[in-house]
Amino acid sequence: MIEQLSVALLGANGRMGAEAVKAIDAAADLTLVAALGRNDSLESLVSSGAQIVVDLTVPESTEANVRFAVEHGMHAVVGTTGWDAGRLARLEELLADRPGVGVLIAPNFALGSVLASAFAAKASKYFESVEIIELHHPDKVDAPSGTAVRTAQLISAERTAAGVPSSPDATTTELEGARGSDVEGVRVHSVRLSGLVAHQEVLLGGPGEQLTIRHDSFDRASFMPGVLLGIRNVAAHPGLTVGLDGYLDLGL
Ligand SMILES: NC(=O)C1=CN([C@@H]2O[C@H](COP(=O)(O)OP(=O)(O)OC[C@H]3O[C@@H](n4cnc5c(N)ncnc54)[C@H](O)[C@@H]3O)[C@@H](O)[C@H]2O)C=CC1
Ligand SMILES: O=C(O)C1=N[C@H](C(=O)O)C[C@H](O)C1
Repeated sequence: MIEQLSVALLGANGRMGAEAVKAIDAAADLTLVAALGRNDSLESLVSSGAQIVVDLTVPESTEANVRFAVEHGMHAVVGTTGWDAGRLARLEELLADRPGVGVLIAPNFALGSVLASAFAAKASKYFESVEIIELHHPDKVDAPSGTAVRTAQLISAERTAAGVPSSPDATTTELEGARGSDVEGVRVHSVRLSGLVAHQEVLLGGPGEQLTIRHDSFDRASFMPGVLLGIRNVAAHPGLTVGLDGYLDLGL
């Protein structure tokens, strides 16, 4: 008899949610006890007996959803974007009162993407210049992507710790937006194009050379091994974990 984990899914009718329903249903150790859409009450999570709540909703809903889960002693695995520093700080404060509860905020569940961001961060201190191009489907509501923000933060931390100066840039006149957005000192450019799913390039430049670290999600199936890994591990990681790399042994 395989021990079962009871899982509730928020955003079950969305692009990611529909894929996650299939992945959870196909997992022998997971039971989907609730699948909620936009107009469903969070109260039904309590009666469902869910141990773990997976949030794949929209940036404006995710904080309240996760708060509800934590306040009711449920672990949360969160793929939704929009977790800025203020939201993370409020969540950490809440978790301090719930010592056994774990929350994973995963900007990207694709293992290749997590690796690409980690490799890019490690490489970034060896290059003068670094910029990020993220490319997504045109139905995406937020820009830049959560993955690009996270990658820029990892890069910025590595470069700051190594004392690497800002990327050189002589721009003095600029049509607004032409140089992308500045995320912790790293320029991020967002492309929205029909036919795409989720893609990112980190461009690293030095005298006479360029290294490009690119990851492509061609299908949302790419995110599912990471979603399942998050569900299976979140209870063993109490407190807040940002990034699926927190559950992996990247050895970097
Ligand atoms: N971490 C990762 O690997 C990935 C993260 N994402 C992120 O996940 C989120 C969802 O992406 P998509 O599925 O493409 O969006 P989507 O718009 O297709 O789906 C979101 C769904 O959530 C529903 N919803 C909104 N508020 C809700 C609430 N309070 N309770 C329950 N359902 C609610 C909407 O009605 C919609 O059906 C976005 O923030 C996206 O950036 C997307 C792909 C991968
Ligand atoms: O909206 C999407 O599609 C995606 N959102 C996440 C992000 O903003 O990084 C993850 C992935 O890029 C797909």
